[in-house]
Amino acid sequence: MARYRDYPEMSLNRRNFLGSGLAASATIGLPRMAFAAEKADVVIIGAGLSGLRSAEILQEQGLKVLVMDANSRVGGRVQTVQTVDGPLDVGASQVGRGYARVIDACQRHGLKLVSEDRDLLPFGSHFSGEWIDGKTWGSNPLNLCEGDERQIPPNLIGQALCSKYNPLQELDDWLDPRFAEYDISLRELLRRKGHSAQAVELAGYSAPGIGIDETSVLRMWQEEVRARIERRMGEAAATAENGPKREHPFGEANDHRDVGGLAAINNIVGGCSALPLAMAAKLGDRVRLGKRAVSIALSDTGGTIACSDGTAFSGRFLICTLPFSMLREVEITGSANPVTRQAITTMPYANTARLYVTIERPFWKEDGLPPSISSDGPMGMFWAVDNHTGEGAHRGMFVLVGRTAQAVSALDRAEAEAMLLGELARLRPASKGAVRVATWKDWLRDPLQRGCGFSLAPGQVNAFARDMIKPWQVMHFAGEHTRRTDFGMESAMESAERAAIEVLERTA
Ligand SMILES: Cc1cc2nc3c(=O)[nH]c(=O)nc-3n(C[C@H](O)[C@H](O)[C@H](O)COP(=O)(O)OP(=O)(O)OC[C@H]3O[C@@H](n4cnc5c(N)ncnc54)[C@H](O)[C@@H]3O)c2cc1C
Repeated sequence: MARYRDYPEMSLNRRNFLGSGLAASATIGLPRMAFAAEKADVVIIGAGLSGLRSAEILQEQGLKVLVMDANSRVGGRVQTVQTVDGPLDVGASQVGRGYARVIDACQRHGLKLVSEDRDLLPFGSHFSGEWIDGKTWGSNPLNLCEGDERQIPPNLIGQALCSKYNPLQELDDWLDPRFAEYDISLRELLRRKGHSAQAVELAGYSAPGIGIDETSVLRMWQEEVRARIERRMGEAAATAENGPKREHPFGEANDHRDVGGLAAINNIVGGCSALPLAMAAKLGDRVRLGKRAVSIALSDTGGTIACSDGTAFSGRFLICTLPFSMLREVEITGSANPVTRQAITTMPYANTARLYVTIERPFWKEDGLPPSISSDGPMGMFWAVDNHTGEGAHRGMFVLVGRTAQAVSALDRAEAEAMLLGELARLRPASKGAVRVATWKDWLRDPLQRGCGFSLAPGQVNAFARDMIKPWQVMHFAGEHTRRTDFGMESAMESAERAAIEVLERTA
């Protein structure tokens, strides 16, 4: 198994990034606020990766920082849950070879990365009440697609058609006004390209983002361009001697080949939460938990955050990392910033809900169907994870996104579990009694998230995505939703660097 080793060529040199002149100027005394209960040069709202990373950078540059979070733990969407079967990441878990900043952070905090062991077993599709064999789908009478569409397995058609028309080359092309005409839904794109009604309908089950109508294609393409680069990372160095490359429809079977001590996808040993925990530990008493921001008062010389428990924090500068799904609940006063306010108020959030299970016996050996399932029913997807022996217990996950996630969020946990296990048993009677629940997470129901990740509706890239990250008086914005070029945890880190640099420039 690949082990994490020193990986200098992938690590960003932070000091180069910030510029040495900034470090010296940053330590020059800053005006102090007189009225705040607790003061710092920079108060950072949110102790997820973006908040912790901004704090690290600013503290290293000599500024007094405070990080506050409403939760009783750090990490936000990085969350490791302890189960009887061991630690499970219910939020972020995958660290790609191209995650320069996350890898660098793991290295600095002495955390180990190992090749991810979550190869998925083959998929069967269950559509319109029938089991569909992807290999013979082209000649299946249920297939009403036209032309080249006919050959694309139904569970992949959304991804495939979205990708087919992606004209973006550079990581930030999605923000380039040259591509403004594509700030439309995937349905509209497929209509313009003349796709069949069935292809459009099927695309709704595998479209990236919230759905075929709800997300701008530019937002989908941004992730696709970044994922393309991720797939290429290490390809040249990986050789046949390192083992065969594994292919999978969802890219979920890992390429375990060792390049510089890393597989294509890696996990942090002990669970992903080890990273924010280590970052917070280094910040020591600069982190305040259980502090829920309810209002933010901005002026040109400072900002004050009032919390639900009556305490307050004030800083010469603020960095706000709250997802806009949460920030819209916080009252902000100060000179209006209409573009940012529009973004905060209207930016939609996608959801995912997942039921993590142990499959006590491989029921697919009894019914002869493929172990993993992609369906158009309320169950969404069921992923069976390879245990590499083929016998005995396996791990599994029900994965709900888009409309299925939206529907399941109306249920409480017990109802959701009963529905999902019941639906699996209806499609696969052999699964009855074979599946035991490990844990459940519905990100929409997380009161400090209300979703799993930002989206941009058709028209919103042009309306505000380019300008919404500009500072609002003394408040700067970070968080994955303020990304320019990256995705996942890397985008949280990317945004943290940008916001910290913006603050450092203003303290020069
Ligand atoms: C299910 C799931 C799977 C994922 N898988 C991966 C993966 O495999 N690889 C990958 O790279 N990325 C993955 N991601 C994405 C990754 O987790 C996020 O991009 C990243 O963690 C976001 O960090 P952040 O700092 O921007 O936001 P967050 O982590 O959301 O931090 C925001 C913080 O604000 C706090 N907060 C909210 N409201 C208030 C308030 N009023 N007052 C004070 N604090 C408040 C929250 O408690 C939270 O700690 C996944 C995400 C999810 C949900």
